[in-house]
Amino acid sequence: MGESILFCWLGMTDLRAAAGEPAAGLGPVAQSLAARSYREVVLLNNWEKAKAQKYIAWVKDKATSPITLRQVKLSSPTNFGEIYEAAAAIISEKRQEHGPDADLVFHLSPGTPAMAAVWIILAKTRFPAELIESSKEHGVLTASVPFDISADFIPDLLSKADKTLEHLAAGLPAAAPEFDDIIHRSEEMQRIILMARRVAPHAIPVLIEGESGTGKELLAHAIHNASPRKEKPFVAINCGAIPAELVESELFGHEKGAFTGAASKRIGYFEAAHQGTIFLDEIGDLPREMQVKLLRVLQEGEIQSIGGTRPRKVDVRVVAATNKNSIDAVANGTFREDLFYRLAVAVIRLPALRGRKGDISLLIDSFWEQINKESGHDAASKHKKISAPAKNLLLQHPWPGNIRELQNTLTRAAVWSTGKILTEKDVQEAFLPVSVDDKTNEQVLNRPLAQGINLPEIIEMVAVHYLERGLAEAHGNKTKAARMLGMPSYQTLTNWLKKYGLE
Ligand SMILES: Nc1ncnc2c1ncn2[C@@H]1O[C@H](COP(=O)(O)OP(=O)(O)OP(=O)(O)O)[C@@H](O)[C@H]1O
Repeated sequence: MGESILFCWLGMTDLRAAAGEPAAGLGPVAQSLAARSYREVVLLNNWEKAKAQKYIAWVKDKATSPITLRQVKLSSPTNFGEIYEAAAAIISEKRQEHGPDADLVFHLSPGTPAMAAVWIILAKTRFPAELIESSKEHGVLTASVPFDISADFIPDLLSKADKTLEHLAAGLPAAAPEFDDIIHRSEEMQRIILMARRVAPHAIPVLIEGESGTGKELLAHAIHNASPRKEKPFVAINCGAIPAELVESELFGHEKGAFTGAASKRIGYFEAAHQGTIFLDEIGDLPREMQVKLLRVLQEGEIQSIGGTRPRKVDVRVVAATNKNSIDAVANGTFREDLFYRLAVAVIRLPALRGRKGDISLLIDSFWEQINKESGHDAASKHKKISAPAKNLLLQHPWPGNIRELQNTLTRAAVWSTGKILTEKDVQEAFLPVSVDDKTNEQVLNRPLAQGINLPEIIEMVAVHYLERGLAEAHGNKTKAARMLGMPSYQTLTNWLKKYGLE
């Protein structure tokens, strides 16, 4: 008897072979059983049970290996989520039964292409296995699949050893607990955290660029915690949220009676952050005259409060952040070039969540675990799981609001869902309706006509936006994307893509 365990789906050609159709030959399953013997053959079946039993009766005398039939209920034989869940559960069970060292073999030929794709994913990630394929012409062969699969599917532990090596190679200590709160797995984020760890101990200014909700403040805080200033204050200010007339007094303080309403002396944020770190979020929104004053602080290490007679020395490390491209702001004159170069001694660009391969999955799991932990006392919500289709929906979402939006969506879903499992529908309901915010509304519908508008340009903007989203959400499947976008066929979609230069 062979040593390995073979897993395969029962396919249409196998049933036709059992029905005696000459064109089907033996069918892929029987062909592989005739070629080799296995410790066990696990046959996954999504057909009616009677059909499968008839097949077993037929194949029994062609095989020397014991066959176990596993009935699986799929809503469709192409539903990746369900196929993945069913196959992974059965493999885990069999590994427990035979021990973790049992050799696994997955048969790619029987069943739908989705089933074959899932075998490849499983073999390349959670359950390393030999992949085989069979054909009438070439018999049974080991399939060579020479690529690795995106980190999205790779379990947490897989890259741990590499990380330790990377840290050693970079001359860094193996652990950096200050950065532990930054949940990540993607290579982009690993690189960014290495950069942040390198700049953290030095008092140099750091400029963090990234869309809203990408974790700029979290990173700034970690840089502070990993610096020698960690015992001193970390003061975070959103420059865009302070009314222009108050910025100076908020940042640098004022003396008693310096202006109407200044009933008492007030120290500014810079003084409050003395010997620590100040985080200036939305730095691009700082009024021009304040930019000059900030430049002076950076050059001379001194602040002058409103109404104060003498400048005061402050020792503050500045970490600034912007969600706009600061080079553009410098080029169009809204941001002083000299200040930019003072702030941008080290520049860290945080990618949008949709560009971080692997992070979304990890963030979902981690936020979900946190939400479950905090969700009161009833055991049902503490152990609530996310179904595979619900997780897929979350993974496909474009997350325009980045990590903050992901966090909020999961919290809403947890509050509204009533069952033991978070379903696709729960997630759908937790997505906020795509709101056309006032700014977008203004850009699209309420542009002033007095100076003239460019209607084709506006239509192009809307078309490109939805075409890109449609394709992304349909994973490049044009028929599906066309349906989502209300087009009669994929050819129509192709014409639109060509028209807007997206083909
Ligand atoms: N990698 C991450 N791991 C865990 N939580 C994260 C991560 N990145 C961001 N968060 C969380 O997401 C939320 C938004 O992050 P943060 O406030 O740092 O973003 P930001 O880029 O500064 O946003 P804004 O520009 O709107 O101020 C916070 O609750 C933060 O704790």
